[in-house]
This record gives sequence, C-alpha cells and structure tokens, in this order.
Amino acid sequence: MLEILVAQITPVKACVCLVGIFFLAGLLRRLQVSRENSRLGERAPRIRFQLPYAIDHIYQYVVANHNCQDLVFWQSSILNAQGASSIDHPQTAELDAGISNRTIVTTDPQNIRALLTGQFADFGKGEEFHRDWKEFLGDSIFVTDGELWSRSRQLIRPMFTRDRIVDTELFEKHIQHLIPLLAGTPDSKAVDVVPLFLRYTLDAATDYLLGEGTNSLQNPATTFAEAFKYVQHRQGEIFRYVPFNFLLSRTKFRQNLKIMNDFIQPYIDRVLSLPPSDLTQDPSKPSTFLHALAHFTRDPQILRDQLTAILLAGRDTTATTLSFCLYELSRNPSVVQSLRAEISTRLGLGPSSKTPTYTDLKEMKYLAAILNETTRLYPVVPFNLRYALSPTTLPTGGGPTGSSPIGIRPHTRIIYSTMLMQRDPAYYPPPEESKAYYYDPGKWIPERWMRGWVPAPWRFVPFNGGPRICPGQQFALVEMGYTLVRILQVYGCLRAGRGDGRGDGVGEGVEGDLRMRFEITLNPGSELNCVFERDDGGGYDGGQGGGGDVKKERSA
Ligand code: HEM
Repeated sequence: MLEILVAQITPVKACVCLVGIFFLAGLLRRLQVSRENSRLGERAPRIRFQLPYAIDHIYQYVVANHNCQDLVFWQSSILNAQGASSIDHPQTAELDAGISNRTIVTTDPQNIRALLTGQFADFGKGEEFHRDWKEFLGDSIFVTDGELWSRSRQLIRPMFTRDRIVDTELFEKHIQHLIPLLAGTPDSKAVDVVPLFLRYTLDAATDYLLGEGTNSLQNPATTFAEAFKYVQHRQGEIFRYVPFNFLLSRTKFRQNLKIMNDFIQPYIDRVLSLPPSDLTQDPSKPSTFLHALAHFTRDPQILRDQLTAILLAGRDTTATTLSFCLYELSRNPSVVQSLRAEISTRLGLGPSSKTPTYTDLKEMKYLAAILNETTRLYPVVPFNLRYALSPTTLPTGGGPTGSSPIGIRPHTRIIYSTMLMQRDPAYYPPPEESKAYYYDPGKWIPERWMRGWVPAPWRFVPFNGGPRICPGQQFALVEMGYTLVRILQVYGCLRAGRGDGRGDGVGEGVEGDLRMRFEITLNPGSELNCVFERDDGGGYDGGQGGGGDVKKERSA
C-alpha cells in the first residue's frame, strides 16, 4: 500500500502535502497554546491586525516610531483593541500574532506593580532580551536575571553610596565648560541644548567611571561619542523590531562597538596592572568606579560589560531629562523666576553666589518639584519590557470587563508604559474637583507638586520600583539639580529659540508639538533651541570660578 502511494506521488503532490502538514501542525499548536493561556487566566482585548504574524501592525509601528508617534500609536492600539469598548478604562491589550510571540501592552499601575515587585520572580529580562543585547552589554546588570543580575547589583552598589554622591566637585569641573557654550555664537544666540547636554553628561560619566573625561565639550568630534551614539541607535532598532530583527545588518554596529571597546580597554588594562593593594576602598584616595569594580573582580570582560552598562544608564538619561527641563523652562518664565528666587535665597545669584551642596539640593523644594514634574511628563524609559519566566498571570485587564487576571505563558512579552500611565487623566483630580487650581496632567506644571498633590503609590515611577529600581536615582537627581542651579545662577533669562541661524535666533519657539523619539531611551525628536541671557546683576565670568567655592560634603 505504502509502496503504491510512494510510486504515485509527484513532486507537486509532495509539496502540497508538506505545506498541508505544516499548516495543520501550526493550527494544532496554536489551539494548544490558546488552551494553555485560557487555563492560566483570561485574555485581554485583542489588538487588531490583518496580515499573518501581525506584519501590518509591526509595519505601522515602525512608521509611527519613525514619525515620533509612539505614544499615540500604543494608546490607540489599546483603545481600539477588539473588546476594549466594553471596558470602562482600557489600559491593557494583547497582540497575539502567532504561536510564540504574544505581547501584552499595559499602562495599568496594578500590572506594573506586579511586574516590578509583587510577582518579580515571574518576570524578568528573559533569554531573548539577553541574547539580543549580549554583543553590546554582555552579561551586565541591564540584561540579566537571577544570580547573574544579583551579583552585578552587589558589584555596583558601593558606587552609589551617599558618601560618593554628595561629591559635587566632579560636576563643577564640567559645568565650567558647559556654561559659556550656552551663550550661543555671534551668529545665533539660540542653542540646541540636546547635543550640549549629551556632551556634558558623557564627560561627567566617563570622568566618574574611568577617572578621565572624554572632554567632548571642548572637542565635540570625539570618535568614542560618535561610535556610542551609533551603537545605541542600532541597538534600539534591534530591540524594537523583534521578531524580525535578524534582518538588520550588524556590520556597522560591530565596527562601532569595536571603537567603543578599544577606547575603554586601555583603562581596564591600566587598572588590572595595579597590585590589589592599590585598589583599596580608602575614601581619601580618589578612586573611580573602575577601581572599585576591580577591587571585586579582575575579569576584564566583566569590567568592560559593567562599565558599558553604567555609561549607557548614566549618560542619555540625565542629558535627556535636562534637555526637556530646559525646553520647558524656556517656555515658562514664571517658573524660571520662582526657581531663581529659591536659588537666590539659599545660595545667591551671579558671580558671588555659592555652589550648592548635596544638602542644599535636597532641601530646595521648588527645584525638586521641577525635577519631579520633568520625570513625570518625560520619563526617560517610557516603554519598558519584561518576559514571563514561568507560567503566571497579570492581576488585571482580562475578560469582558477588563478586571480579571490575564493568563501568561512563559516567554510572553510584556510592554509596560510608565509614560502613558503618568499622563493618564484618570489619576489626577478632574477640573470640577480642583477648585481654584486645575493642573492639566498633559502639561508641564511644577506647581502641582507644591500645592499638596501627591501621586498615589505606583502611579509615578520614572525610576522604576522594586528590586530593580534605578540604583543611580540619587546620583541623577544630584547631577541634574546641580546643573540647573549653576546654569540659573549665571543666566537670568531663558527664552524659546528659533534656532534656524537667522538673526539673533530668538523666536516664537519650535513650531508645533514637541517631538519625542523613542530609541533605547526617550530622546527629543527635534532640536530643542533655547536662548540664554545673562543675569543683569552679573553673569558668567569666563570660567574663572565665578560661582564661589566648590563645596564638598561628606556624610559623617
Ligand atoms: C533621569 C535619570 C534616570 C532615570 C529616569 C532612570 C531610570 C531608570 C529606570 C526606569 C530603570 C529600570 C530599567 C529596567 O528595569 O529595565 C533604571 C535602571 C538602572 N539605572 Fe537608571 N535612570 C536614570 C539615571 C541613571 C544614572 C545616572 C545611573 C548611573 C550612573 C543609572 C543606573 C541605572 C542602572 C545600573 C540600572 C539597572 C538596574 C537593574 O536592572 O537592577 N540610572 N533606571
């Protein structure tokens, strides 16, 4: 019987059979997976798509990302998902595009809390993420889970003790190079603050990590900075275009990675050539992050991976937040006035002013309100990702009313957006309840923090929460606070700049809405031009230490 069948089969028939078997197997597997999901919990509203593997949805996302429309895209994907119309306040949806690439998108604080703390062990970066990022970040803190992650966390902890972050001297050195550049050029007063802050934070971060800054403020064309920028950009694409990222070429990516590694390697060689006795933790000896790391491990690969991870974490995050903050300040003169009043009372303005200490920065309430408001409206990790590590659930968003737990199989991707959550009007007092003051949640208004508004738990998490909370939070707040104070001690007036090189560059500001580009982190999608004008009562004295003594505080 079998012999007769084999004898009669033609190549065409064989192909048709194989295709049939392939589809049948796929269908059966899909049914099995769907049953497993239903056994674990409910399904969330389904994001709509027409083509196999949701190719049309992925394509639309690529276009939206290119046009800086990520927020609108994900918000409307959730609101227009099949089944969302019967839910009061849809915050979660799923994209079930095949057998193994189900993605849940959520902005619900209950789910975010579960991911980051309550069900921390069930969700992590996952193997897929680790594999996609390994060339860039190796086995460092950002890309690992479990034991590997925990060891990294312990390794870097000593660098973020209070003892170290109170030392603001490091920033002063670089701010002295930044401040004159903010004045613009003879051709245009308007300066795009984004590249300047990127150079400033790169110099400060390399100084902190390696003991020697890249000095990119003095010499903008540093090869390392260019290579780092390209690698981040490409890694962002590799991250976003899962599961089709294997189509992206890695050649230029690897060439630039090599430039980065070649830059870092001599520092590692130098520190490894020191005898262990020279790597003491004696605080009286100026020790860099690299020295501290080498105290615990002499493995050059681990040193390279952790350094790169901290550089990534510490550079764009603060540069971007400062850029958005300056953009908003230049459009809100009354906020500049109030902040300068606070600075004036505490530290003074102009050439005879004092530089802020850690305690000054911590006690300046209006400064804190400005930084809170900036990280509320522009959290630098607007969309974050976790993979399910075991069969589990998310607490809410499933079923017809959207209030049941969602069943989650291992390897399911969860995208959570703190940015959409932090801008959601449902979490703010509505205009009718706000009496004299109504602060639109979509707008940058630091006053909301001064008038008794306190976000409910897990509704303001720009630095994440739970065991993976950002260890650099205090360092970042000190760096950003210090930088703002020092700039406003020198420049009394900030204005929106046109920045097209015409005339003095002062204009009505960037036309249209602010564009936000999502790469690995949030970035401005266009120039953020500001005009800085010196304080009438005296201004920058040419970098001769016009801000008084550099103060350093150490904890008792
Ligand atoms: C405005 C400034 C910053 C913001 C808003 C911010 C935010 C965040 C967020 C949301 C995460 C969680 C990422 C995830 O779980 O996937 C994170 C992680 C991290 N951040 Fe920051 N960050 C900032 C600055 C810094 C700085 C200056 C440093 C170091 C110098 C730093 C070091 C880290 C590290 C090492 C992690 C990984 C923690 C872990 O996975 O356990 N961050 N940050």
